[in-house]
Amino acid sequence: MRVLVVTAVPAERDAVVRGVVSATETETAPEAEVSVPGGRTLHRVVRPPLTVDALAAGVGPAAAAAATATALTAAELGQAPYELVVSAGIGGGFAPAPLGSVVVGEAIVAADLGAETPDGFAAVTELGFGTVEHLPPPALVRAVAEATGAVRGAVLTVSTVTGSAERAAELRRRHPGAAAEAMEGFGVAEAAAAPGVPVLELRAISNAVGPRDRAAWRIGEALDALAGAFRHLPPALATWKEPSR
Ligand SMILES: O=C(O)c1cccc(C(=O)CC[C@H]2O[C@@H](n3cnc4c(=O)[nH]cnc43)[C@H](O)[C@@H]2O)c1
Repeated sequence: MRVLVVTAVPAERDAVVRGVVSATETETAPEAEVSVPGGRTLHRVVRPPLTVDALAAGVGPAAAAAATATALTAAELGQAPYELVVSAGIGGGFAPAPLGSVVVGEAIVAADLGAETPDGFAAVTELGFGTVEHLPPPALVRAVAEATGAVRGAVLTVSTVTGSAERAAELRRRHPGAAAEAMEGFGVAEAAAAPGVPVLELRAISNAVGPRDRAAWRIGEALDALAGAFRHLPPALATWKEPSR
């Protein structure tokens, strides 16, 4: 089973690779760096029956979508298509997701794709067009939550990191099931939806969504939690089979 894991930055990609490698019985797994069109390099870990390709796409939904679409297309043209795409990295947590916990997305939501109106924010779908949500396979979300101990909830994709209690409250009011906020998931999901590849989002919580407090961010601990999640992920992925469409 070929899995593409898309992160924003190399530190997150390396945490994913660390986790998958540590999941092998022998603590070693063949690794390779593979060039993909567009000048990026993905890091490949062969851990039978999985081959995991980890790609650092850049920060934000546009960079994530562009790099994911490029990698998916290159794999398809190379007759080695991916069977799952995972958006992974650190993220902000909404209560009850504490720092260092992991969230698996029951829904991947574009939380600021729309328009400001006199009655408040209107999502593009309320304006009559577009998509604002992608749903990962429920059975896979359950299996991943069980295997990793992840909290299940919606993961919101934003283009601007929330920096106030008011904004956090507004997002929570519009998305009561939100567990985490990040900046790439919806871009990855849009790119995966085009060829019909299932998508998943996993976020390790580095900070609380709310007032900006850089000193409170716990990026190192979140990266360790991300590696831990990918240590326990392979058995859940190996036993999951996408229902025939
Ligand atoms: O200036 C700041 O307050 C600050 C300090 C550290 C990191 C940032 C980022 O903008 C990181 C964005 C990057 O990390 C993901 N991420 C992590 N936490 C959040 C969040 O609360 N809301 C949105 N994105 C978050 C995100 O996916 C990006 O890749 C800023």
